Amino acid sequence: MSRVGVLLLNLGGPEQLEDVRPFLYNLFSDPEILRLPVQGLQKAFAWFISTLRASTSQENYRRIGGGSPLRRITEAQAKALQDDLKSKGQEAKIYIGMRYWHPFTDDAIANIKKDGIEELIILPLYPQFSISTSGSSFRLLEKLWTDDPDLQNIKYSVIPSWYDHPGYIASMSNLLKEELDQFENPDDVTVFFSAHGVPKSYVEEDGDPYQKEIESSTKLIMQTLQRPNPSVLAYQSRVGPKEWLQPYTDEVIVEIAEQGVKRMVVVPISFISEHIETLQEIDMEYRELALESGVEEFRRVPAPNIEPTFISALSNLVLNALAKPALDFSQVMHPAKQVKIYPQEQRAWGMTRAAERWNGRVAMVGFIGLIVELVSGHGPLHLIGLL
Ligand SMILES: C=CC1=C(C)c2cc3[nH]c(cc4nc(cc5[nH]c(cc1n2)c(C)c5CCC(=O)O)C(CCC(=O)O)=C4C)c(C)c3C=C
Ligand SMILES: [Fe+2]
Ligand SMILES: [Fe+2]
Repeated sequence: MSRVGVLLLNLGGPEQLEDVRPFLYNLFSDPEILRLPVQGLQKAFAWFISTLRASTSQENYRRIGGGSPLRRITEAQAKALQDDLKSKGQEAKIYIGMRYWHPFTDDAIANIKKDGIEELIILPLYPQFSISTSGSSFRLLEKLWTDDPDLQNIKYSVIPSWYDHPGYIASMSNLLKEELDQFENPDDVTVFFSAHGVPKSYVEEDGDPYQKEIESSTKLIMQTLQRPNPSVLAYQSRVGPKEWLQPYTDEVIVEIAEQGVKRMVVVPISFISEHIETLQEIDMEYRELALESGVEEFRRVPAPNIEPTFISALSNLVLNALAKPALDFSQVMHPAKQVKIYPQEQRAWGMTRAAERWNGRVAMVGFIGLIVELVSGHGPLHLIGLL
């Protein structure tokens, strides 16, 4: 029997307040997250935005205890998945590869090599595919595979997305049912699906299947729930001046409250672990907004974390992938055929003379802007919504 490994992919999160700025720098350095019209300025913009956004973001992390719980929860999921696979007769070692913070994806790959893994299943901890999440991690892995001859010996298979997996849908609808049953009249409650947003251009111009997959998940959850509750879907966590997927969560909360909704339960649909967007944005910001707008009872469905049906769904995904023909990066990065993955690796980031010169100039402009913005509390980034 070959030595099997499972690589879990996630975004990563700062573990303490000092990590926030470098974490944001890594995030905005990724052209899959921040798409700039001009080549060569990515690092300078990442430095500029991360420096300016750090204090607001730190304040949010401070409100949830001083750091993201994402690493701790992902480690618990890894352990639970290993045990569940074992109980189904499959020995496997589980690795965690985060995109923007520790444990980083390339460290996970180094451990996979060191442990002599022969067969690897790559499982993104995002049920729905987006260019900005799974797509970004797949592109990074594809580059690691292209650059490292040792990796050619590992037989790998990628799970592109699992938004319609029956075990995931069952787990989400059970968690929703349990939360609805906390209300006095469960059938009167509005079910509010809130998904992490992405810029609208990702879906409309670049063919990101994210919105379709989110919509399918919500429909399947409601069908499985078999309750008469009204439901809505909206998108949260918008960053920057561009239009993101609509409608926006904060606007819909106010609208439904004006229409007379008094009881609502929020389902954080694109998140499978508690993190800043559930603990701070939904539990604090949106709760406050809803109550101010006239909603009387506001509850949230917990993220699945290590809920047994959910972990069992993950292990079934792994077992199916082991049994089926392998899928490689080129097959999963273009699921909707026209999906465009930003050609980051074809660019000489910061390596050309011109790019270095422009990086320096932009950093200088950024530095002056930073001083003005920090002193006055006003500036272009507050204006366009990046801070
Ligand atoms: C399905 C999940 C996610 C999508 C899609 C996504 C897209 C996306 N995110 C940003 C900007 C930020 N994301 C941040 C943190 C963050 N985002 C996700 C998930 C998705 N992002 C997670 C799991 C986390 C980590 C949370 C934690 O607990 O630490 C942040 C940092 C936090 C903050 O300052 O608000 C930013 C910024 C963009 C621009 C984007 C699509 C292009
Ligand atoms: Fe995000
Ligand atoms: Fe946010």
